[in-house]
Amino acid sequence: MEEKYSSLEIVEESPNSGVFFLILNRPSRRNALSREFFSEFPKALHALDHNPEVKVIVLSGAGDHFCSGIDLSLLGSTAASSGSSGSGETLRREIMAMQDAVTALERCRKPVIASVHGACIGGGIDIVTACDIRMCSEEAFFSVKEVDLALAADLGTLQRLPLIVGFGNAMELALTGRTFSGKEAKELGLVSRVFLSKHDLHQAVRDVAQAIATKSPLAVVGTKTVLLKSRDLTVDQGLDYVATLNSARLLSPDLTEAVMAQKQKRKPVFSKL
Ligand SMILES: CC/C=C\C=C\CC(=O)SCCNC(=O)CCNC(=O)[C@H](O)C(C)(C)COP(=O)(O)OP(=O)(O)OC[C@H]1O[C@@H](n2cnc3c(N)ncnc32)[C@H](O)[C@@H]1OP(=O)(O)O
Repeated sequence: MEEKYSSLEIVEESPNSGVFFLILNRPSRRNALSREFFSEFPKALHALDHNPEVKVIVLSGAGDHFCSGIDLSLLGSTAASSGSSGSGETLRREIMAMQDAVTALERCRKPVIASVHGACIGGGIDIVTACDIRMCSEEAFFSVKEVDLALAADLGTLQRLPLIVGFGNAMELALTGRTFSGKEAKELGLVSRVFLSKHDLHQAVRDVAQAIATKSPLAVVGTKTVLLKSRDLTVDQGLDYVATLNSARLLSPDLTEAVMAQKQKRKPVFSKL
């Protein structure tokens, strides 16, 4: 993990834990998403995905907030520069590259847990809805803010949020842009757990990440892949996909190791990816 990023930081939780923090690291701008972010984020996720030491990724924000959305100066300059081309083609390409940066979260085979405190606004919601698990503190607040900037959210929120909170809730949140609390995010199902304090959140996220890191990496990666694939397929197609995947993976030594460890009442030792 040698590469240095200007908008991000990567920190290993503790040596050999398998848990790595990917931190949005621009606290002076409340972790607003800069041009650098959109090129660095997919590279960082690719590097984490391909590092066999990494089992689980925790995505968090430095400072008092998770993410204040797109950098408003980037939004201004993107609109101004692409307006001159006339066809909208340049802007379309830029939007698609930004979408790709967010979708890199799903493309990464390792699970990503979003740990949200403070603000999670606009582009922040695009990001968390592409994560695999979301948790927050009670003081966290969320807004699908794009409508207030005269925009339809275009980096994934309108596609993924309805699958998480239901169509009607997503429609209401996106059309009003209203701010909702960490507690409401839990009631809506946007986050699976909410904690009294940022400290409790961080402890719980660590515990969950460490629990996942003890499992067979092959099984964890397989589970994420199958769930995401199946989300976009019929049940029949999803069953077909998992049958094909497992017919190769059941041959892995991890299965024998898991069964032996259960019998011998010891912790299993799984192979790295
Ligand atoms: C092609 C389109 C693709 C994607 C589009 C995405 C759309 C969106 O993301 S919409 C959402 C846009 N974001 C916002 O509207 C949020 C704006 N920020 C805030 O509401 C607040 O800053 C806050 C996040 C609630 C935090 O409040 P607070 O802790 O009181 O900090 P501030 O004093 O407000 O901010 C400190 C400093 O940061 C600058 N800043 C904050 N957010 C952004 C941002 N999104 N972009 C650029 N800069 C931001 C703020 O201006 C302050 O700067 P100073 O120079 O210190 O004054």
